[in-house]
Amino acid sequence: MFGTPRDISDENWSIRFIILCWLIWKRRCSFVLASEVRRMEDILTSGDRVADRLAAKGRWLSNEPTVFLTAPDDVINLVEDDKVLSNLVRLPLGLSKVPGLYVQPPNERIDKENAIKLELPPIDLSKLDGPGHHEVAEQIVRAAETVGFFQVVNHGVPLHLIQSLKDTAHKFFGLPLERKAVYLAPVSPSPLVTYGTSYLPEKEKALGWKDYILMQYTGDDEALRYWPDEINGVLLEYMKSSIVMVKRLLRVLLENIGVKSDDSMIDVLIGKKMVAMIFYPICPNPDVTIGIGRHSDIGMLTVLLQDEVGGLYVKVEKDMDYEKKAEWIEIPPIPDALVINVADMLQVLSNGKYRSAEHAVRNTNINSRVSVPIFTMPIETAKIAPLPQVVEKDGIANYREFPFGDYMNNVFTNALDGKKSLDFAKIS
Ligand SMILES: O=C(O)CCC(=O)C(=O)O
Ligand SMILES: [Fe+2]
Repeated sequence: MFGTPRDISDENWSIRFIILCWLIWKRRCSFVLASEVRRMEDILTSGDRVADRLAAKGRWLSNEPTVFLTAPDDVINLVEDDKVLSNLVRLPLGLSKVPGLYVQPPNERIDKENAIKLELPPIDLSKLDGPGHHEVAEQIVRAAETVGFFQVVNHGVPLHLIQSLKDTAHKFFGLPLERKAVYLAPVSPSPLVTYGTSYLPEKEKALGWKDYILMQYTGDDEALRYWPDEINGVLLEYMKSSIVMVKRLLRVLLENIGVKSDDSMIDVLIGKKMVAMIFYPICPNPDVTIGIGRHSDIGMLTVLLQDEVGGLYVKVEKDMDYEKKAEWIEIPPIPDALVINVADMLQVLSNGKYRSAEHAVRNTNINSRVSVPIFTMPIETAKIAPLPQVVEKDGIANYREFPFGDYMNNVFTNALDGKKSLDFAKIS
């Protein structure tokens, strides 16, 4: 009635079976942990240059080394001998308040209530080579002389590339921290690639609420070797087709100031290129932070791909039509368009005719945002001064002559401060 009598050896087997299962499970756990550890160890010891540099500096994310990542206040700091070398925003999931390091003084914030949207239609570059050339050239010139920013469509940069770049940027910034942290300036395998939060954290009053990876272009081979594998292919393709457009725009702008440019002149003027991918995480307190503080770009023309979130603002200057109406002009996202802005060197070459506008980016608490600027600039040894054709017409040079490399060094050793960068070149 009670079934087969209980066999003591059966019980033994079930106990053994349970122990065996437990052992397998435990072993599996330790295997998982070991593989995690091995992944860290790989980073440190695999013999590639990134690993060497990290290993030489200490164990990352460990407690003892001289260089390690700490996470007070949800900010990841790369620390050496108690000195913060670099830092980045940890994806602030669940963060309810921004850390104090990111709180901007009130005068550095963007007053969104005091801003207007720039409702100008984008410029259609497909008409530039046809009968509409004059009209389109005029639109480009007018924009460069007034706001210093404009948007272009039918620009020749493949749209699938633009979409793929936005996806790639989101994917890259979504990677585990250790995959990105290897590019932090103090340990990056190459000076051509740097990852961080603010360009000069030690000089800025407060950090920007963003992460960026900045890559210098010195040739395809080096880009493929040093730029992160996850992004180098699509970025290179995007950069190359954007440069074709930049050359067309530059020719129009130079021609308008009486300068006939040839390929060799253009090659000097935009011989240096930098590409950045920027990630602005969702921000719990967007009213007190800023993505990028007020600045102007240093080179000739910048091509900016912004996603659909928006947040790019240009400062209204005294002589602008908008002066009485607003302090900031918002450059709204337009599907498939690219944003172009005049940078400092073009302002100098044109003796101030083209405006390198002060701009900044705000954060939001709704969406994260990505943008991909390409900065075109002269080669470092190029001597920059207002072009003689313009000086002759104006009767005066508003800027002195300097090697572009000196200008760049000056910018990269000072905190962002609106258009102060141009003081370096101004003749007062
Ligand atoms: O993200 C943006 O919209 C602008 C970025 C920018 O101004 C810069 O990197 O210089
Ligand atoms: Fe900029």
